[in-house]
Amino acid sequence: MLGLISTVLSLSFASLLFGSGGYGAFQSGITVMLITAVIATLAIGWFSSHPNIAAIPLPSAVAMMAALIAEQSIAQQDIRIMMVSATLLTAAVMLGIGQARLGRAIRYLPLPVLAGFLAGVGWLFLIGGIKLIQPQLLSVDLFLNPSVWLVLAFGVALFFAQKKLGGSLVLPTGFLLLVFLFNLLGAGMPEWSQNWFFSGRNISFWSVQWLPNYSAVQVDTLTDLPWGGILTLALISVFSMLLQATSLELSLGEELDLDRELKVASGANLLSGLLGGAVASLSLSQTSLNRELGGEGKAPFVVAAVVILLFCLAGSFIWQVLPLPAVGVILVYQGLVFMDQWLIRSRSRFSMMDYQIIALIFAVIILNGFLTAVLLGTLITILMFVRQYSRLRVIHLNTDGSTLRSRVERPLRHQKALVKYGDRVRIVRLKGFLFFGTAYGLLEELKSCLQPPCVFLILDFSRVTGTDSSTANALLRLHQSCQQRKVILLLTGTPFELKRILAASGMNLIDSTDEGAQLAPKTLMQTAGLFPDWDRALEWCENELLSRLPTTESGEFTLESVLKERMDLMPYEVVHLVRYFEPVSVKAGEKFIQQGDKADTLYLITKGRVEIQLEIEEGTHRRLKTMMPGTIIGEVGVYTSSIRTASAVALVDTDLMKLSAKSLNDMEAHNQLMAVRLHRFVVMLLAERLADSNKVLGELFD
Ligand SMILES: Nc1ncnc2c1ncn2[C@@H]1O[C@@H]2COP(=O)(O)O[C@H]2[C@H]1O
Repeated sequence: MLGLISTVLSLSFASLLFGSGGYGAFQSGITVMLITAVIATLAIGWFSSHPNIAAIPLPSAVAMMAALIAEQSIAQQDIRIMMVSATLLTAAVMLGIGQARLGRAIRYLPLPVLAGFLAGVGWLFLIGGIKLIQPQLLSVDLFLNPSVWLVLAFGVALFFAQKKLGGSLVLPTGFLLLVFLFNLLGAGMPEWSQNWFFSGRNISFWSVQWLPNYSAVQVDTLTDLPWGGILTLALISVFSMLLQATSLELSLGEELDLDRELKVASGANLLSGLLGGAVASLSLSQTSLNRELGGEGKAPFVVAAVVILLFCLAGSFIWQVLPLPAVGVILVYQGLVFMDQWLIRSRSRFSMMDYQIIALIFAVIILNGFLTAVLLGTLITILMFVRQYSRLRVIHLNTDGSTLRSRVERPLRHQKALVKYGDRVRIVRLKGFLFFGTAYGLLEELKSCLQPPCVFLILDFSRVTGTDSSTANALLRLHQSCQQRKVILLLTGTPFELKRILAASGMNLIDSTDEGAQLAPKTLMQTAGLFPDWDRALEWCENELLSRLPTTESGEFTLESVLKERMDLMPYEVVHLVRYFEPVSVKAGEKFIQQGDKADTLYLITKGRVEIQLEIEEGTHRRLKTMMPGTIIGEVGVYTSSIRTASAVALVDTDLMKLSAKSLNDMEAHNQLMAVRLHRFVVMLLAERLADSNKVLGELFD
C-alpha cells in the first residue's frame, strides 16, 4: 500500500512538473520521481532515528518548483537541471542545519507564516491539477472545458470520501476507479478527451533518458537559474520537513532526533539529486499510514520500494492508458488536504491576528506568486519577533533606596534617615536583551522615574545579556533628561561594548574604580558615573544623602551616643558597661579578624569603618557587609565558641571596644541586667542581618 500510494503521488508530482513537456519529458520525469521515492523510502526508512518512518518526494518542494517554473518561464530542458540543483542545495542545507545541531530551531519560527506557506502549497497543487488538462488558466475555456469541472468535482468527492471514510484505501482505490472511469469516458466521448492521453509511443524504461543531459549544461544555464527561488525552495523544504517531523513526534508520542533526521534526509537527497531526482523527506501521512496498517520494522519499506520499482520498469505500458484527468484529481485532492488543514481547520488553532497572517500569505501566493510571499513572510517573521520580544519586560526591579539598601550596616539613626529620604534614590535593574524593539519603551519608562524627589538614578546592567546601538542612543537621551532635571545618573555592571559606544557617542563617563576618580555630585551632574555593581553605587548615594542631612540626623557618633541609642542605657550605665570592654585601635587596611581562626572576642565599633569579607579562594574575597560605628562584630565566634565565619578589615583608621568571652562571663555573673541588655542588642543585630541575607538569597533564587 505504501508503494502504491507513493507511486500515485510521484506520478501526479511528475505530471505537475513535466506534464506540458511532451511524452519523452513526462516519461523521464515520472522515472526520476519514482527513483526519488525508492531512494527516500529505503534510505530514510533504514537510517531514521525512529524505526517506522516512511518517506516520499516532498509535496511542498514539488509545488514550489512548479511555481518557480511558471514564474520564471524555465525552458523544458533546464527544468531537470534546476531540479537537481534544488535537490543538492536542499541536501546541503539539511546537512548544515543537522551538523550545527539547529534542528530544534524550527520551534522559533512563527507558525502562522509556515501555515500560510503550506496553505499556499495546497493552492499550487489545486492549480497544478487543473493545468494538467487546461494549460491556459486565464481564458474563458477554463469555464467551458467540461474536463476541468470533472477534475474539480472528482477531486472534491475524493477529498470528502477520504474525510468521511478515513483509512488508507480511499486514495489508491479512488485512483484506480478514476483511471477506469476516464478510460471509459475517453473512449465514449473522443471530442472531450483529445488531450487526456499521451500519444501511443512506447518508450521502455531502459531507453528513457532519465539522467539530466549534463553534457549540454553550460555555465550560462547555471548562472541563469533562479538561485534566490531555489534557495527559498531549499529552506521551505527543510522547514516543511521539520514541521512534519515535529507533528510526527506528537502523533508518535516520542521525541525524534531532528538533527539526525536532517542528516539522513540530506544523504537521501544527495543520492537522489546526483541521479537527477527531486527533494524528498520523511512523510507524516505515509508514516501514519504505515502505523495504521501495523507495519513493523524495515520489511514494509523494502516491499514498498520493490512495488515502486516495478511501476518504474513496467511503467511505459501503463502510462499510455493513464488518463491525465485522473492524475489531476489526485493533485486537486492533495491541494484540498493542504488547504483544509492550514486554512480551514487552523482557524480554531490560531488567534485572530495569527490567522490574518496565514490568510495574507495565502492571498499573496495566489495573487503575486511564491517569491513575493517568501519576502513578505520573512518581513512578517522579523516584525513578529520584534513585537513579541519588545513585549518582554526588560526591567527586573524598579525600586527606591527606602526599601533596597546597600550592604552597609549603618547606625540606627542613619537607617531611619534612609527610610525617610531613600526615595531620592531610584534603582532600576535591567535584564534580557536591550535592542531597538525595547529601547524606546524603556526610555519612556525611565524618564517617568525622573520626577521629584528623585535625585539619583542607578541603572544596573548586570543581568543584561546584550545591547545594540539603539540602547546606547536611548541612554544618551536619558542622560540629557537627567541633566535637565538635575538627576545624577549612575550606570552599574555596564557591558564593555556599551561603555565603548557611549564614550564614542560623546557621553562623559567617570569610572569609580579609576584611580583619582572625582566622584563629586557636581561633576557627576555633567557626566555619568560608572560603578562595578549596584551595591557600590547605592552605597555612594546613601553616603551622599546622609552627608546632606542636618547633623541631628547624620551627626557624628560617640560610644555613649551609640550605646544609648542601641541599648537604651543611661550615661552612668554606659560607664559601667565600658569597664568590661578594652579599647583597641586598628590601622586602615589591617585585618583584625581572620576567617577560620578560633574566636574569643567580639568588638563594638566606635569610630571608623570595617569591611566584612568572605574569603572564597586563596587571595580572593567578596564583601559581605561594611560596618559603621555602633554595631558589633565577631559575635558569631564568641556565642558559638567556634571559629570565625568571615574576616574583618579596617577600611580607615578605626577605634574598637573589645569584649572577651571571659569578660562576658563576668558580666553575666555580676551584672545580669547589663548582660541581658547586651544580649538583646546582639539578637536584634543578628535578626537584622538575617533579614538582609534573605534579601540577598531572594536575588540569587530569582
Ligand atoms: N553575612 C554577614 N552579615 C553581617 N556580618 C557578618 C556576616 N557574616 C559574618 N559577619 C560578621 O563577621 C564576623 C566574623 O567573625 P565571627 O564569625 O566571629 O562573627 C562574624 C559576624 O560578626
